[in-house]
Amino acid sequence: MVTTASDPVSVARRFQDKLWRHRMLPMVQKMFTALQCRYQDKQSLQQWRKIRNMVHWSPFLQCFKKKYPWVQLAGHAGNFKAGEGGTILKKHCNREAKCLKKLMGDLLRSYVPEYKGDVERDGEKFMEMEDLLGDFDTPAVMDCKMGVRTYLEDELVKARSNPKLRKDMYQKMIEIDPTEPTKEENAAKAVTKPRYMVWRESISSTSTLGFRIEGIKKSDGQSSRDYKMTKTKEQVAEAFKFFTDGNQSLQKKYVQKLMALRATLENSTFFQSHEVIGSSLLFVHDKEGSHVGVSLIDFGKTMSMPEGQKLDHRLAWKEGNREDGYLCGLDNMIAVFNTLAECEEQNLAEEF
Ligand SMILES: O=P(O)(O)O[C@H]1[C@H](O)[C@@H](OP(=O)(O)O)[C@H](OP(=O)(O)O)[C@@H](OP(=O)(O)O)[C@H]1O
Ligand SMILES: Nc1ncnc2c1ncn2[C@@H]1O[C@H](COP(=O)(O)OP(=O)(O)O)[C@@H](O)[C@H]1O
Repeated sequence: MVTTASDPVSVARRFQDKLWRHRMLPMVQKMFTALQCRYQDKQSLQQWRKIRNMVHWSPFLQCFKKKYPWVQLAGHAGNFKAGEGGTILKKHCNREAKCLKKLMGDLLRSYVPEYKGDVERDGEKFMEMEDLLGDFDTPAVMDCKMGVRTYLEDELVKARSNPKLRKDMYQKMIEIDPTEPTKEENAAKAVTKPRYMVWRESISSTSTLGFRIEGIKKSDGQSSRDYKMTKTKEQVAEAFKFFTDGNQSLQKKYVQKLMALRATLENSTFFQSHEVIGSSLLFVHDKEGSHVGVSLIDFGKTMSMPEGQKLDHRLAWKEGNREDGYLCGLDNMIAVFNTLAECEEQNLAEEF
């Protein structure tokens, strides 16, 4: 197309150029000078590096708010969206929504994210709930999956009658241990879900301690989801130490929180009447270790027991009794945190 100096396209272009040179460019130049000054001293430079590392290394890092980068430590990618006014939206799941509703009227209420009901976004249904990181500046977060078992009895029954082979789970398995699959599994390049889940339980602390670490993100941005083979008490203690930066008073605070949670669980009607599978405890503290929280999340595989039947949560699981070993896990977790805090105390005493 041929244009003349006075045609509308040329006029618009000249106007754009003028706007850029006289208004935008000076503003951008000013911003650059200000940034340069800000990051000139050593301390600021270190701050900047921390921010940059955090962005590079954080698992599923999403910026929901300006105050802190929201972090999803475990679970399914793409399951969450930012809500309004300090809430998050999780993809709707009937079973979980039902549990959250019940929990709002249970003794456990203060230990679960406040459930605000269901909302629709872009034609999809979500559960709106409190963002447990909302009250924290630069929070440190840890997700621990509770229980000796991570699959429902129902899933086991279904897998037996209709075994589905999962290529994705075979891939995840050989990434950790290429020698684990059987000849048949190697030939099919697939495993069943219960086979994968039981194996994951056996290589981590789930089967022995009744909980496992899924992920950790610290206030300084360091984070890891590399806990799949963290199995012994010593390995777990090491990870807890990393999470708490060896801060003994913080470890003691967590022991207190966990003990209070255990007392509440033991008296909760909801807990007594539900098989709690694949649910996590979300640990959160601020940079100084003064503000501390422990909450229950993820009720996607929490099933109510038939009317009148109660679970003990400490009895050994035998197929059919639906026991989940949740409280065994909590007992062990408290013991590990306690021993860790005592060791730190001894170390401190030895230093003086
Ligand atoms: O942690 P890795 O080894 O990746 O294995 C995952 C977790 O166990 C998930 O549990 P969670 O959501 O509690 O983290 C589970 O989802 P379910 O809870 O739906 O069983 C996934 O099953 P699939 O979604 O079937 O892939 C399974 O692949
Ligand atoms: N209410 C919440 N507040 C803050 N973070 C949360 C909340 N719920 C979940 N998360 C984050 O998302 C991750 C996955 O949550 P989860 O409910 O287990 O998802 P999924 O059902 O996909 O497994 C957790 O590890 C945690 O980091």
